[in-house]
Amino acid sequence: MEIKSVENSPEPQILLEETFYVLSKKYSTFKVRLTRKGLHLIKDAEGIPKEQIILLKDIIGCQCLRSKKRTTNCTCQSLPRSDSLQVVEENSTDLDDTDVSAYLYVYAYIFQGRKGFSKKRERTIITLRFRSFDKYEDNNKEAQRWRCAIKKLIKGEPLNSSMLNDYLSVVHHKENRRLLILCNPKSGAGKGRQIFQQKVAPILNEAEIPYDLYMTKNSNYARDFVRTSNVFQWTGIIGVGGDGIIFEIVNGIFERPDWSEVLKSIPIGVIPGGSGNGLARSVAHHASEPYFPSTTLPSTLAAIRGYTEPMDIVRVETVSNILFSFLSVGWGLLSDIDIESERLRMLGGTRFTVWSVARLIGLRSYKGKLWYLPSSIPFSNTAPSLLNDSLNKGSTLDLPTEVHLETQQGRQRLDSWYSAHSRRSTYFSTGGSSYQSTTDSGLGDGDNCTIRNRTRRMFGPASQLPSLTAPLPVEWKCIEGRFVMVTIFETLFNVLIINTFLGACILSDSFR
Ligand SMILES: Nc1ncnc2c1ncn2[C@@H]1O[C@H](COP(=O)(O)OP(=O)(O)OP(=O)(O)O)[C@@H](O)[C@H]1O
Repeated sequence: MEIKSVENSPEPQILLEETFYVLSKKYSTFKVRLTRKGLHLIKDAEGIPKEQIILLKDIIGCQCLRSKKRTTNCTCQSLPRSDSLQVVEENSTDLDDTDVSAYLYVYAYIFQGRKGFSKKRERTIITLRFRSFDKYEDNNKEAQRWRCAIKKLIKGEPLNSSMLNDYLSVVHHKENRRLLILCNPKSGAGKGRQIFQQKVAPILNEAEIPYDLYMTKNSNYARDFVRTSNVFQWTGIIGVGGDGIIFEIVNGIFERPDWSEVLKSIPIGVIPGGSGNGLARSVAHHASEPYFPSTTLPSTLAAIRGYTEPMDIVRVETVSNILFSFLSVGWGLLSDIDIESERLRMLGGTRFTVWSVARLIGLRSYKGKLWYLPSSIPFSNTAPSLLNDSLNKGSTLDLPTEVHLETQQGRQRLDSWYSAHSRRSTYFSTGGSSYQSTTDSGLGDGDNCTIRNRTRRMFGPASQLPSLTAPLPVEWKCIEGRFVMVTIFETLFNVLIINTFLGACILSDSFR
């Protein structure tokens, strides 16, 4: 285990301090200190103290546990060896009555990797055994003081010595967060459920964050769930799946009259389980967290820590729909690849590569008109003057960040709009967490047809745009021709992740 050494850094205020013995080496001692910076491990190596620190920002949680009854009859070992130590929860029937110690397990995800090599986070557990008293209750009280202090520091809550000396507040310290998890079992290659079970739930348990888990049953399940539920009972909504599940959550929020309150008070998170995972990658990039090799780790840690950042969302209006989009809006080649490669879903992300090759071989172009307002012209200047009628047919847009595309010929294009997602696109239990079991339907074919077919009423910020058929101001430019694709990128925290979407460009016959 490599832990960042801070031998020469100035000492922050000590909140708690205790001396521990190393289980395997009886006479080797560690002084452990808790400060606002983290957990300091000070080893007394032949009179020369050597300090290492586990930074608070890398610690996700801690648990108080008891040792488990050993199955062997061997009584020769008075102390459990660290590698044989097995622990259980305090109320387990399997606990070892003869061991009055309380064990504090501190879970951290620390950056590892040598200089010059790509960094990755690795799980590190620090076990502190409290055994100064003869009774378990007294040892547990000590362990709980540390647990409570670490948890309060992680959450940035106020902490003072009277709080840590108040037995009841320490022992009954409870997590006040509760997450709503909406998991798409059909996302990507159909591994959403496994991803949650194997990679996300264990970390939520380590952090002791309760959650309510719902498996989506069909397309639009997450959207309708968010639209109709009392979402204020949760402190965050996490989508496990691809960009499609987040698209549903976002648009479900905009179907609520109280959308503004929801957006203000409930952050949305994404844990990648889909094919493209554009948003999860973008967020990891923005937070300088390594996305590979453990793709779910940065998002799970972010969900646990509850760090939030604002994200741009674009309102898109078509002839028959209003929707809210993030990352990008596209038309043509990329949309075709995204939608048509659904039949290769079992390949995961590779479906995009395979279908890209197929689509490039049989390259299509679509006749269309694209109006845009050059960025050099301020939006407000464009309102009064109107251009001649010949350019006005079909679309009207006032914001430079939005375009309206109108196809004149070819196949029906409405279903080619996409918004950074494919449009068809034994749980570990934390105390108090719940899991709603559901039956899965085939991808995209939900039993929710009535909801799918009804007109959705969208709320959200009022549009500053005139109706789609109203005339455009003269400053707006028009490109008319055959288009291979049009992709409009929306900035995410001012970061564009170009490789996710193969590049931001407009290709048309007239440019080639
Ligand atoms: N149980 C389900 N059965 C069928 N379809 C579902 C189910 N749950 C959700 N869906 C639909 O699956 C679509 C695709 O899901 P999602 O975006 O999570 O995965 P993906 O398409 O593999 O990933 P990405 O969008 O990142 O490429 C969603 O738009 C949603 O409507």
